[in-house]
Amino acid sequence: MQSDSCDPDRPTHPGTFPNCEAGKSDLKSAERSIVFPVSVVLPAGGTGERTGLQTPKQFCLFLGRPLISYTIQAFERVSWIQSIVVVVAKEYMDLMTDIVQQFQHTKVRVVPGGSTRHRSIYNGVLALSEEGEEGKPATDKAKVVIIHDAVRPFVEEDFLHKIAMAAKEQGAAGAIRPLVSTVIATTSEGYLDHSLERAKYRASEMPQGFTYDVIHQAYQKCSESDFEFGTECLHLALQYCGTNAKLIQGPPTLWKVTYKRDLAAAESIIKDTLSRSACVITGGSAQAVTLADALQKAVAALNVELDVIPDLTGENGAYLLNDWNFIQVSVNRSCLSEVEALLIDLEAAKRALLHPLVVILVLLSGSDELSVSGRVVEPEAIMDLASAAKLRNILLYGIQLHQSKDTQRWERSVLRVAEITSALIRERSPALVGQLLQA
Ligand SMILES: Nc1ccn([C@@H]2O[C@H](COP(=O)(O)OP(=O)(O)OP(=O)(O)O)[C@@H](O)[C@H]2O)c(=O)n1
Ligand SMILES: O=P(O)(O)OC[C@@H](O)[C@@H](O)[C@@H](O)CO
Repeated sequence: MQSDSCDPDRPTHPGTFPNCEAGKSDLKSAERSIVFPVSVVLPAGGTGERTGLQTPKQFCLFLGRPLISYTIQAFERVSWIQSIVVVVAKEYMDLMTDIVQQFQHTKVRVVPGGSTRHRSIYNGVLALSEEGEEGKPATDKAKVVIIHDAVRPFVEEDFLHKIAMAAKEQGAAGAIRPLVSTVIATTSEGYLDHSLERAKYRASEMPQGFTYDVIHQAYQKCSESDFEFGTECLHLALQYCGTNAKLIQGPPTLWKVTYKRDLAAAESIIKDTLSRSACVITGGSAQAVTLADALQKAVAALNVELDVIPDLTGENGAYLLNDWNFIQVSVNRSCLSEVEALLIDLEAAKRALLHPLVVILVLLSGSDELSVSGRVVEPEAIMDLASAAKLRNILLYGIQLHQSKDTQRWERSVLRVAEITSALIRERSPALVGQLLQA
């Protein structure tokens, strides 16, 4: 696993942007240069047969949230995208509406799909037409339409910007990736007819972008056979509008969830991107700072970024707003008041709306005799607090350790805390919620 989050091939979580200077995009210039209305059509009307599951893959849950909500979030966070049309099968319209409401998606409209992907996309494009966006002044009508399979959740703003700009200039633009396997043609008897020179071909991916007029006209002119058997919007633009799409190589993160294994891969990527950062709240205690410093060294090898803060006042309040997890260190105190205050702040910031948030209470007893009694706080109290927090999608775990005077023992304890916290943050296991683990 690459450890460098600056690695362009390392997928980012939908809705966040790589936090690395080297690869950091100049978002300001991106926002500045998009001066035309851009809308999105997310075809999500399929049944996902190739996963072998009853539930269409776009509605499969990842950390309690449907895959399509991650894709919508990836587009919603892009300020220059004005509207998103999600196209779902008629029987899933109510479910999709519920998802939009539950996860407070704002720019989304839901329309019924068709029997094929092209028919669904066309329904989405029509929903953007003048009659579809009633009440909007002509200048607000989409000038560029981005089409993106709803089951490709890992799409980044920078690449969307490239596709939108190229579509505005060329009329059409599409993402491509190098072929991994060679393409061959077979005879009707199932033998090799010929193979294509792989270097001359690319895989067509998503997102794709079109000026509204091009994609609308292409679908108005295309044939029933295109609607029934076609798989490529870029082809329709060329065939029916004479518009030759600009092809732009995209990152590997543009892959489409197609088979069951892809669901496992998507879940792993989502968990990985939600588990990269935590902040340790020390309450200003010197012992807690000692533990936090030791933790920072220990978790670095586990690919977790750890910030250490005394509390969440002033500028530190910003930690409540992003994808941070929390380690609250409580020293020699049996009260849970600090973590209760943290839970209230997190609920007020609606931080756990889109994915479960991890809060780990580390109970540090400063003396061996205290640990002999074995209890800094009643485990039942933590379980009660954790049960209430879980209802708000916040996963509260407890770890107890004491600051042994024996250096080796202390170092072993710190390493165990680092390993436990990394595992809890990454796996977010409901089974361990409210448990008081021993380090
Ligand atoms: N009638 C259809 C068929 C597909 N799609 C959407 O087009 C995207 C890419 O299609 P694909 O991966 O083939 O999805 P499914 O058709 O659901 O998959 P399968 O072929 O395995 O059934 C998906 O978001 C899918 O929901 C759609 O909107 N309407
Ligand atoms: O729906 P399917 O799984 O057949 O494939 C969809 C892909 O063909 C399509 O998303 C890209 O090739 C770009 O057109």
